This record gives sequence, C-alpha cells and structure tokens, in this order.
Amino acid sequence: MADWLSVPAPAKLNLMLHILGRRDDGYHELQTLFQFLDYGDELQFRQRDDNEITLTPAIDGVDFEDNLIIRAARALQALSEKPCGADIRLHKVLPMGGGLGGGSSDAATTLLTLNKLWQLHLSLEQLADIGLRLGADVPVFVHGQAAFAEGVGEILTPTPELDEPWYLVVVPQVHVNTGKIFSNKCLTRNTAAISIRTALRREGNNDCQAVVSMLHPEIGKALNLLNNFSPAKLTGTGACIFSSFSSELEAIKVSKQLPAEYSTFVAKGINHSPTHKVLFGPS
Ligand SMILES: C[C@](O)(CO)[C@H](O)COP(=O)(O)OP(=O)(O)OC[C@H]1O[C@@H](n2ccc(N)nc2=O)[C@H](O)[C@@H]1O
Ligand SMILES: Nc1ncnc2c1ncn2[C@@H]1O[C@H](COP(=O)(O)OP(=O)(O)OP(=O)(O)O)[C@@H](O)[C@H]1O
Repeated sequence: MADWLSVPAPAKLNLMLHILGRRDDGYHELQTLFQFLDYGDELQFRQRDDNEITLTPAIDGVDFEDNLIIRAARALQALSEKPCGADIRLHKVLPMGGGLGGGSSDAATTLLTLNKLWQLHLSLEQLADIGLRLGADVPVFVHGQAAFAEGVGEILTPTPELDEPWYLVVVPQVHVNTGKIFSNKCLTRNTAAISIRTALRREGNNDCQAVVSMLHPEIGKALNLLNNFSPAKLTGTGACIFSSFSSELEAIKVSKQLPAEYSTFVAKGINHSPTHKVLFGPS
C-alpha cells in the first residue's frame, strides 16, 4: 500500500478588492491583491491503482460529488488514459464561506498533488485553467505566488515584493454567500482601475464591505470593533475580517482585548504557498 502524502491548503486574504464592472455573463471584472497565510486546511493523499476516489471525512452539507476536492480529482481523471485513483483525507480548519478561499485552496492542492502522483505532467498554466472552472480563486492557489489579480481574478501578476506582516483574523459566525453579494443591486461596480504600485501601498479598499455589512450587521459590528485597534478590512465577500500588525505578539495582544465571543486566529502573511514548498521543494 502506498504511503500517505500530507499537503497543506493555505488560506488567502484579499488585501483589497475593487469591482470595476460586470461582464455579460454576470461575472465581475475586479482587481484584488492576494496574499497567503501560514494557516489552513491539511490534505493527505494515498495513490490507488484502481479508479476509486475516496474522501474522509465528508463535509456537512456538501454532497460528495460537489466537494471541490472531488471535482478537482474528477477533472484530472478525465484527462488520464490509465486507471488512477486516490484515498484522500481532509483536515478542515478554514471556515466555509469565510472569504479565506478554503474550498478553492483544497481544490488547488488536489490538482497539484494528483498531477504529481498520477504523473500527468500538466503545466501550472493547464492546472490553473482547469481550476478556474471550479472557482475564480483556484488559479492563484495553483500558481502559489502572492499576486495582483485582474479580469475575474484569473489574470495574475506575482507580487513577491509585498511585505509579510502578521494578521489578526476575526471569524464572525456567519456564512456569506458570494453569489448573493455579487448580485446585490447596492454593490458599487464602477471603481476606477488602479496600478499595482498603488495596490502594493495597501491603499485599496474592499468594495463588498458596505453590502456585506448591510446584509450581515454582525460583520459590520466586528469591523467597527477591530477598527478601534487597527484599520480592519473584509477579505473577499467575507465573513472574515483582518488587521495587520508588525509582530505576532502585537496581534495576539489585540485578540485578547476583543470580546470573548469572537472567534479569532493569528497568522503570518506569506508570498509563497506552502503547498508548493511541500510538492516542489523550497524555491
Ligand atoms: C470574491 C473572491 O473571493 C475574491 O477572491 C472571489 O472572486 C470569489 O471566488 P469564489 O468563491 O471561488 O467564487 P466562484 O465560485 O468563482 O463564484 C461564486 C459566484 O460569485 C460571483 N462572482 C465571482 C467572481 C467574480 N469575479 N465575479 C462574480 O460575479 C458569481 O455570481 C459566481 O457565481
Ligand atoms: N472542500 C471544500 N471546502 C469548503 N467548501 C467547499 C468545499 N467543496 C465545496 N465547497 C462549497 O464551497 C462553498 C464556499 O466555500 P469556501 O470555503 O471556499 O468559501 P470562501 O472562503 O468564502 O471562499 P472565497 O473566498 O473563495 O469566496 C462552501 O459553502 C461549500 O458549499
């Protein structure tokens, strides 16, 4: 029996998120700055000689074939001429619908790992194209580099020069439906494009923040509270919010001053995905 291979699926933050317009297919043109966190889910893979894919444990409320891990594995199986299967274990840490990209990161880790185990020799570009069909955030996890994203999120320019602070992330106990935020009529969709240089100065905002705070007042409340300590922003379409700090200690200190009912974690911003480090070695 083959050995288990453990591979991380890190979280991402959207350090800014501007919505520039809406395309005819309903998807939105945006500009966003992605950075990874040294915090996330963990997946374990064991190759099988038959065509079976197993996944344990199941995610509550997500059907087996709808799980992005299974959808990613199926997309690769369809491209293989020989039988290829895998047993997969998932250690889920990231909140679902949290704006931390957990499902997308699980999918990207699955694409990268099975491409290697099944010796499919697909390029990162090919895997990112397959990933984009699973979710707008999958390509950045496949490429594994902090990046400024344009288009619907798939045109990526790596930003290795981004500083790597510590973040305090607050996790409101709310599940935000991304589609509902993007289809809300109050969402502003006319922000002017900015340059990467401006984005790297961390001057951008999150255009979803007003609508998300209106639909989920508890998120607006958490933003106001965290803003008392340090400028706070929403990641993606929420629910999570974050502030940056120059040290881990400072972030922990603020987390201890928040009301006990707030669920939080502290993590370091990183420009290179730990998934790539495990699968391809240090860059
Ligand atoms: C908001 C972000 O989190 C920023 O990183 C992502 O763009 C969203 O990525 P995701 O959760 O992987 O979202 P997807 O599963 O691709 O899309 C969910 C829904 O959000 C809307 N959507 C998403 C991305 C985009 N550029 N325009 C959109 O209008 C669409 O209605 C879509 O049906
Ligand atoms: N492996 C998976 N992990 C998490 N969610 C999954 C997974 N597979 C399918 N899903 C579905 O995808 C939805 C979005 O989950 P996800 O954790 O990626 O949200 P998110 O953090 O808000 O992502 P984003 O920032 O990309 O919008 C979930 O509500 C769930 O129904």
